[in-house]
Amino acid sequence: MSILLGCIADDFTGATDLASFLVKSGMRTVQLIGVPSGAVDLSEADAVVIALKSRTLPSDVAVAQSLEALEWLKKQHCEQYYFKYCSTFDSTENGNIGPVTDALLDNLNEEFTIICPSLPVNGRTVYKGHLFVNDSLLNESGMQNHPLTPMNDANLLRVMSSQAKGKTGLVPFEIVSQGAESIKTAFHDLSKEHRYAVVDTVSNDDLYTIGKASAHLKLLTGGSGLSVGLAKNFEDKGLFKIRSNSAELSKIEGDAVVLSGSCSVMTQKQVARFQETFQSKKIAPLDIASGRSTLNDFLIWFDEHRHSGALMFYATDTPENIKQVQAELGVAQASEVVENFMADLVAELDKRGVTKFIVAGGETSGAVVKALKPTMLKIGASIAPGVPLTEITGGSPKLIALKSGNFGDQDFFKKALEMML
Ligand SMILES: Nc1ncnc2c1ncn2[C@@H]1O[C@H](COP(=O)(O)OP(=O)(O)OP(=O)(O)O)[C@@H](O)[C@H]1O
Ligand SMILES: O=C(O)[C@@H](O)C(=O)CO
Repeated sequence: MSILLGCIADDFTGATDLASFLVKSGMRTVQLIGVPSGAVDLSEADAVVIALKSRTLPSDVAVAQSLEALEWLKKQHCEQYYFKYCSTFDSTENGNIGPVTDALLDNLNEEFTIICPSLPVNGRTVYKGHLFVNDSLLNESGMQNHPLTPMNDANLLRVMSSQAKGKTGLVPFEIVSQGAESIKTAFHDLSKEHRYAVVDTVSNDDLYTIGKASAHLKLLTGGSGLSVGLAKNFEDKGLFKIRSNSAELSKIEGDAVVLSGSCSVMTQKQVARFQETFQSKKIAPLDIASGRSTLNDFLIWFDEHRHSGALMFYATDTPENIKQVQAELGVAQASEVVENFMADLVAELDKRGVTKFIVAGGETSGAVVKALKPTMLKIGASIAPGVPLTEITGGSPKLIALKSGNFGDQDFFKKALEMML
């Protein structure tokens, strides 16, 4: 039997976010780290999510990786395909969401898709084509200060038009509120002259209505939110292989660490809250780049403190400090220094028997996952909306939580630790 939904996610936290919502919706979901080289048992899976780390890559590289993932998914005969990007539409100045969407459409011989980043449960909504984060427009939400993908325009029609080759239209809230048939008609009308439709979405219910209206589209694009509507379509048709809501994860002994490379507004609060109770060590990019601070210093600190409880390593900093670091090292180099250091540190912590990793930030998660080299993640219970507890299976088992920058509340790290006990 074929796979119902074949997904390509442009970063690792985004992939677990999507997998978490699919699993919660009752779909057995396999999350793969990159395109697998060997055989994968999908006999019980309804959905597959391939996690890429393509969000900040140049368009041609992101397109090539996404097409490779699509080709693999096509071999599994998926009913629908999903391109998952960030609910805050994170893209660089030469954003690749448009080019990747175009390439996926072309490859599938399709001419129309929708743009639906909304995730109302986490405060992301779209109204009149403008993306909001809670009560603020995207470009006033803190996302304008993102180290790699600063978002300076909340108008998704304009952002998409600047990236993609076709025309972008809008299905406004007035139509969305009329129900699935009206939305479907709007898609049909728009598709005569447009290649993509941004769809206003202000509530969780809208995701189901939009999902229903999109059941006939081969390719969908968006955040994790829309997936609940797509899952419902399959469930209503009785297509799930085995209904289940989350996998039981193993109980695993061993130390826990928090690794935070996200500089989002929420992560800054989470880091500060964690520091009230637990010990932490800062990763200062300029000190690492100059050699003033070495991996060995961090390992000595870890060995000295590991018996005091969970520990945190963080590069998280304020927008002002990050700008200063980027001015000295360059934007790409600053991130590379932090990410490479995190990866090296994690590889050593793994050797020292750390078995529980709580990671904040999509790019940072990519670096950590690269060091731990899993091929597949088992998706467990949700710690916060869009952040499941996961287990790296095969080899020596580990628990890992990959948190998107702005997800979770202030106590997220503590909650994740408690769920790992
Ligand atoms: N002090 C710092 N100076 C410069 N760059 C930093 C610093 N701390 C972290 N970074 C870099 O900022 C980037 C943060 O991106 P990351 O994707 O990890 O977080 P995020 O964007 O908040 O999360 P998400 O993508 O899940 O929303 C990383 O590349 C990280 O290496
Ligand atoms: O959609 C989101 O906000 C997240 O899954 C994400 O992609 C953050 O990197």
